[in-house]
Amino acid sequence: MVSELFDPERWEPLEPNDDFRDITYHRAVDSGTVRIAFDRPEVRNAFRPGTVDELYDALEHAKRQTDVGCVFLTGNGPSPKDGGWAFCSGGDQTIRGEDGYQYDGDEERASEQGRLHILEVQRLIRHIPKVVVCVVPGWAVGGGHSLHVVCDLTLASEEHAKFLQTDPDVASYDAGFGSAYLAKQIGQKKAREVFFLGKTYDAEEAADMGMVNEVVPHEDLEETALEWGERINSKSPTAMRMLKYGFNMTDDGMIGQQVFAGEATRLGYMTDEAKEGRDAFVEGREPDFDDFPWHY
Ligand SMILES: CC(C)(COP(=O)(O)OP(=O)(O)OC[C@H]1O[C@@H](n2cnc3c(N)ncnc32)[C@H](O)[C@@H]1OP(=O)(O)O)[C@@H](O)C(=O)NCCC(=O)NCCSC(=O)CCC(=O)c1ccccc1C(=O)O
Repeated sequence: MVSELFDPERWEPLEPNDDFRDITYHRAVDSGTVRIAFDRPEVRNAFRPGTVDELYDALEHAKRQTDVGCVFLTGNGPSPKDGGWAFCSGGDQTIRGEDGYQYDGDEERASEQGRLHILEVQRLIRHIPKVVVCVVPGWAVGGGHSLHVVCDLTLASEEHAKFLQTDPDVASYDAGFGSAYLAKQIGQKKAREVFFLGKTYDAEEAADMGMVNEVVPHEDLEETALEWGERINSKSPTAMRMLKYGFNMTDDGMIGQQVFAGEATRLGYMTDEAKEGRDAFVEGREPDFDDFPWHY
């Protein structure tokens, strides 16, 4: 069983699945949606460096699927030890070293330096030209909370989703998207409360704060997520991509502008005007742009 909420009839495993130890990766059989799930429920889906590598690989694979418009990020469960549910409880504190999180149980990589590359995953979620939905079946804590913040949308289990920032309890600090971008979502005072007081919020409270889009009964969580996926996939891929990058741009500085501008260039390349520029160069002649209007 992948997860108690996972309907095997609705999903098929994707090829890189075979190499994954800490996550599962599936594609919906009837829509352009993929499901990436933390699969360490016995430790509330805490991530270790290998988990982060796998997450990055799955997201990178998803990015290249041109018939996929929606990515779910979720956590499998419940825990076989105590029945607890989690999306993700952040970095695995048992393997945290002085310079980051250490590879464990992997002889080949044991000598590598500690890693903090969950931030690379955050950037990939931010820039992937698809809608990323965080599907929260339980705890979203520490770096797991930050991941939900950076996703485009969050859907939460009414009974089990809980949101908590423990970063300062374990002397960690996501001073980027996890905190500063959270403040853009829920306001400065509330974001500071999340980090400085470290209270636990249930799904309804998180929705009232503006960091969760919708709360649904636990048993309906993945079915509702699939409905969202279908809705998202029915829309114009270009419009959705440009909107995501437009939403990002004001907060992402020159990188945000670069990503948006790259897509504008792609649209430009698709015009006859751009083809004339290219063809003139290839044919060794002056370009003739006379027939192309100066639009206003
Ligand atoms: C998540 C809890 C609130 C759940 O509480 P509860 O339901 O009572 O369950 P427990 O009995 O506590 O836990 C069950 C079981 O899981 C183990 N476990 C839970 N979380 C972790 C974890 N993070 N690491 C390792 N193990 C974990 C727990 O020990 C139990 O094991 P048993 O053997 O059964 O006893 C609660 O568990 C909790 O508070 N967990 C810790 C949350 C936490 O502090 N996470 C780390 C925050 S720091 C972080 O995530 C850094 C991330 C990062 O890489 C980063 C770096 C640089 C910039 C930004 C970031 C970023 O934040 O992204």
